Amino acid sequence: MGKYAQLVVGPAGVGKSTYCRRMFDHLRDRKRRPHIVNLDPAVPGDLPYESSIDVRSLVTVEDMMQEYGLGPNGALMMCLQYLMENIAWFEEELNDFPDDYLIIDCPGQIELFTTVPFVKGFVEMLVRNGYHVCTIALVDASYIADIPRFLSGTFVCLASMVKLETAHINVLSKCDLLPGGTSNQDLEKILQPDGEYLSRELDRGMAVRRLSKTDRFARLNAAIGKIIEEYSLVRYVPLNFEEEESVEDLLEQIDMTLQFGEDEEGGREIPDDVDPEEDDEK
Ligand SMILES: Nc1nc2c(ncn2[C@@H]2O[C@H](COP(=O)(O)OP(=O)(O)OP(=O)(O)O)[C@@H](O)[C@H]2O)c(=O)[nH]1
Ligand SMILES: [Mg+2]
Repeated sequence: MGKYAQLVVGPAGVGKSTYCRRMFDHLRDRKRRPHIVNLDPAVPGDLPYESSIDVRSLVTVEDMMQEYGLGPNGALMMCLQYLMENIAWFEEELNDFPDDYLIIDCPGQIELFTTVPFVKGFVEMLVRNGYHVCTIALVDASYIADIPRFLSGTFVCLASMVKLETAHINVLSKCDLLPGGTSNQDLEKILQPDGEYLSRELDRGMAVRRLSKTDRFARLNAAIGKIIEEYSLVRYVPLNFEEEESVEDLLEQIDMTLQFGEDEEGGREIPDDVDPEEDDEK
């Protein structure tokens, strides 16, 4: 049987938890058996979805802050280290879902991919347990009005691509909030980043310095644009939850990336006469 996991990452507030909930509903509608995993020990109160595994049952940021007198960021790192030391707990929880589809809601801190090897270790555990893993890296569509901000989101995607080495899809989230006047041409420059456009916008953001072509910042901006474009490092799939077709297009790409259904005959969708709710209770 195939096991599949979407690992949902991205900066704070980009829409990760909303994505998990909406993708869960969409997969359910497609008669699949998704489960949401909350991997963020810092969430206060209720989650915006029903989780099948919640890391807060093992440890919370509040516990660590109280026990070690740490601030919230240090406590988060400590929690994740604790989870890795007790990964058997997670593997045991996974046993309840032997052949299902996980949607994993990650914390938003970039340090998870850069300074601590937590997410990488977590992905290795999933692979060891037979999961096909696809990282879904979200960048907020509102960033495109501010190119330096968009590029910082792009570099977060790049960091997770390089560090995690899983199959990977970058998603431009919250496209329903794009201003009405956004043309396809404007959007295209972002979805398949146009290096010249990016470096020009970076120069413009620094106009106060009156950049000449030889200025070292102008050369740096040109180099950044060129690297992103020439190496085709980062491309985005637009996502608008208000449009069914947009969610379906993304799911198709995820299915292809995860090679969904190729491990067993006929894929893994639930037959029409089975109610997924009832089926889960068995
Ligand atoms: N219009 C619109 N709003 C969205 C969408 N996705 C998320 N939001 C809103 O953006 C805010 C943040 O969304 P979350 O899903 O909590 O973001 P997150 O990445 O999980 O945030 P953290 O867990 O704090 O890092 C909430 O107010 C959501 O309602 C979307 O597709 N469209
Ligand atoms: Mg969240």
